[in-house]
Amino acid sequence: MAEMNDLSFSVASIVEDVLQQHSSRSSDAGSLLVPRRVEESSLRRYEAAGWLRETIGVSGGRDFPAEPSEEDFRLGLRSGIVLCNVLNKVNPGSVSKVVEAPDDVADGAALCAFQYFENIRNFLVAIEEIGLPSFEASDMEKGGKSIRIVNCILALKSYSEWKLKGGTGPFRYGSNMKNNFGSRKPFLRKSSEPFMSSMSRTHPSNDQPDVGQEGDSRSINALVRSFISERKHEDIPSVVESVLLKVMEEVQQRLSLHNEMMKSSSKLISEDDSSYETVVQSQQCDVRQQEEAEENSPSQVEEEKIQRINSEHDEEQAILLNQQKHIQELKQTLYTTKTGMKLLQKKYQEDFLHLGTHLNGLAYAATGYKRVLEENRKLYNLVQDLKGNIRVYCRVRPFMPGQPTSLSTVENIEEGTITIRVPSKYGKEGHKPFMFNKVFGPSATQEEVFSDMQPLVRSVLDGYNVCIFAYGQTGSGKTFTMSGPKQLTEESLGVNYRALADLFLLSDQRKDTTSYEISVQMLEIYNEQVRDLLATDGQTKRLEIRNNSHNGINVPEANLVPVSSTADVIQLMDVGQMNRAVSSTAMNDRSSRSHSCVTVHVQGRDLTSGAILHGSMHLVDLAGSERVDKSEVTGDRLKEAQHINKSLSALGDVISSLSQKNSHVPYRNSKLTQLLQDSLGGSAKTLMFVHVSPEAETVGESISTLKFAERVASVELGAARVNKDNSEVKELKEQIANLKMALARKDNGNGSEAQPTPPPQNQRISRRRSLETPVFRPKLPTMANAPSNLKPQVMDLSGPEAFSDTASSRRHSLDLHELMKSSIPSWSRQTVDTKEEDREFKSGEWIDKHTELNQDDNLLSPDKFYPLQQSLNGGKQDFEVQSITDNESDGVASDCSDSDLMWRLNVQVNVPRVSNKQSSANPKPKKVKPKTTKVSETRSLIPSLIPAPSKRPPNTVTSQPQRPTRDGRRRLSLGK
Ligand SMILES: Nc1ncnc2c1ncn2[C@@H]1O[C@H](COP(=O)(O)OP(=O)(O)OP(=O)(O)O)[C@@H](O)[C@H]1O
Repeated sequence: MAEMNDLSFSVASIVEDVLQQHSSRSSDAGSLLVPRRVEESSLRRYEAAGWLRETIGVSGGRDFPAEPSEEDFRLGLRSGIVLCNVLNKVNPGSVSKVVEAPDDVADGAALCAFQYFENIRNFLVAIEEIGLPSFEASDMEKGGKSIRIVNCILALKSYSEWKLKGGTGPFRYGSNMKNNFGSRKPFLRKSSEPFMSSMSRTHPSNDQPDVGQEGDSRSINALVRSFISERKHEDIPSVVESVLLKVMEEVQQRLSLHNEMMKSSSKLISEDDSSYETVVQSQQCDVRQQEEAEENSPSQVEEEKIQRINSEHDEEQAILLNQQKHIQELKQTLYTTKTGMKLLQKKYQEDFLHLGTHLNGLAYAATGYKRVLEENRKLYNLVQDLKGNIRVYCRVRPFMPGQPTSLSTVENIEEGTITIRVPSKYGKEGHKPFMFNKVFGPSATQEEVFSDMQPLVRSVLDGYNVCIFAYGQTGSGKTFTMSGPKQLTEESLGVNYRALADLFLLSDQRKDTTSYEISVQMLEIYNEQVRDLLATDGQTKRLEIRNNSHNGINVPEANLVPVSSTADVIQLMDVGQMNRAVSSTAMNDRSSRSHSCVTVHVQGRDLTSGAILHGSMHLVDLAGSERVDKSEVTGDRLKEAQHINKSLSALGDVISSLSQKNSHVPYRNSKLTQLLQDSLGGSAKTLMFVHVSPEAETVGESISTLKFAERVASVELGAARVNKDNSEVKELKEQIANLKMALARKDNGNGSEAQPTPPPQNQRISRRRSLETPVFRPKLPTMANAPSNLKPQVMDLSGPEAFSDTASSRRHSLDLHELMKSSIPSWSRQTVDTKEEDREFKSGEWIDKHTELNQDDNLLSPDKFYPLQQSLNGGKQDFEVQSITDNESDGVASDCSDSDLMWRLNVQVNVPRVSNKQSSANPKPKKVKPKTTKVSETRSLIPSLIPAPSKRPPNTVTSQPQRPTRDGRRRLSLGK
């Protein structure tokens, strides 16, 4: 674009020059304009030179002429030094470097190309930058061209003046210009490559004519048109020709100039090339690198990216592989574990199965063991039944609520064994174990107690006679066991209620096969008088006991009340309890001084065979067995105590007698034994409940009680039998009747004839006779028929048939019997004449055995045998108590010798006194005068069961040897 301007500008200047020449030539023809223009031009030149001289003074070592010719003016400015200096003066720094001319250069000589171009060019560039009218550098080289140089200098002058006047901002030069050239676009600063500029000027681009060129063309057109319009037609071709020639010259000049400049510039370029090239090369290198970087960067980034991605991918792949490997391993482990688990499961299953089988086996074994145990128990019971032993259960009462819990006398309770802590005051301190069929501790419940005796109770329904009696000192819990506490609850119901309830239950279960009728009697024996506790008329009628009743009802006059539910029983018991004689004692407010007996009669009829069986059960709550201090009780109480002792003594006698297999058992010694007759023998099952208090102060009584109970436990009564009247019995009965009739006939016919030997058949019958029992067929009333609130119906159940002696039907255990016999002292084995006994029993007379004992040769003084009593009395103890040795303590009671036991337990021997004079119709107790000192106390019955000592105890005062009692007295003892 700059080159285009330069070219157009040159063309314009040429045209202008040519036109000026033509003008001047044409003016030569007589025009007045030429001298005025020349003059004007000179004035301007002078002005310019004057301003230059004024501004710089000296230029290049010589004074610049004040009024120079055009040639001088041109030559003076040709080096460009004056111009550059002037410009730097006006506008300091506009030309940074002014090349000074050598001194030897002559005026008009050609300057070196470098100087020529450098100063002029820099000047022109600076002028153009300021915006002043410029000129061509070539104007300096030829004449007639100074007008533009002058214009430029005067413009610079104006600019200087404007600046001096403080002008700021862009300078506007126009008003000083006399033609339109001043409106040309300013020169561009020449670069240091003049060659390139020249070349570009020679090859202007026609494609993109710029605004400047158009402007120049318009100026030229206007100039040419104004010039032509002033000329004649014939002058125009010459003008055109001269213009063209001038243009041709100009072109040739410039070409040669360009060539020169090219040559000189090539040198400069080659000089600067090293650094330049290096820079260029480095730049090129940089550019290349940059290009390469640019070219390469995407790929590198991509590559990097790819590499990164690849590496990441590789890593991921590695991780993936690793994980896959892990997964594989885990799978493998899982598989192994699963397999292991399966194996284990299988193994466990097998084990479980094995275990199950084993457990089953064990369970079976356990069941078997349990069964065996049960069987053993049953067998044991069966053996007991067969042996006919009395079963003895022991129960320990707990300490009463509110009672100071001292050390219990019961040291230990194990299955069947109770160990009593024996304090020193009863001899040598130690432990004494006692063995029973069962021992219940203080925590035993009523239910537990009953469950153990349930089979016994149930056997009533099978036709057995059962006797359960509670024995123990006052307050030891007899009534609690048999009836329950005062305030009854379902749990605290005693044996009486539970037994009946169980019978109801069982009878109901068996109702399809057997029809049962259950009825109850409730009796009391108080002061040896039998009273009906179910009597509602308030009368205390003395009732008779008849043991000849074939139906098992021994007190036919007493109310027999049928019961069918527990409610009935409770109602009955309430009435019975109310009627029971209860009086308070020092030991127990509610202590009963009488024996109470609930008798349950059961009749069962087999619905298929029609066989009838009957059973009875006596549930006896005995009166307290403790020794009674005479000083404490007197009068009625003493009498009560004596009666109680008598009846308990008689009970001991019966048991003792039964144990000795005596042909005669003194049932009739007391109302109690009389009442229980059919339940205390070979045909019955007997259970004695011995009760023990835990208090230390009662240990003496407890030991006595337990001794007694242990001795009872060893008694063998014989096997129990069922009271069943079956067809065989009937047949036998008929045979007996026939035989009797036959005998009678024979007796009538041949009275002196000797009694024939009974045929074998008879022998069989007589043996079987023992099995024969009277059939009990009570016509049981219903509760609806009972009088008053209870409505018990009194029935006369006395039968005509004589009661067969159960004693005769006892099964004798010969071995044991013999064994016992051998161990019993000869005197104790002596029995009282049966007839005498019977007479005595029939009369119902009783003798205070204790009193009798004291009459008996002073053998056993009470003072000797009741150390406790002695201490209670504060009496002097004139005997030595044989203490319980360790050896004795260790052994069971049954192993103790009779003498030891007797000695230790202060044995008394009860001797019934036989009196032939007594009649049963009017029994009167015959008082016997004691031979010895007055007895100060009544005593426990326990000694009555203990055999007499085989030898005299040490330190006894008795000098006479022990012998069988005289005068019909006998000493009963439980033989070993
Ligand atoms: N096993 C027991 N558990 C809880 N309390 C009992 C137990 N045995 C007895 N008792 C209580 O002890 C007290 C005396 O008992 P119980 O009246 O039965 O004695 P007992 O031997 O019948 O006396 P008695 O000879 O004077 O009739 C009562 O208050 C009773 O409730």
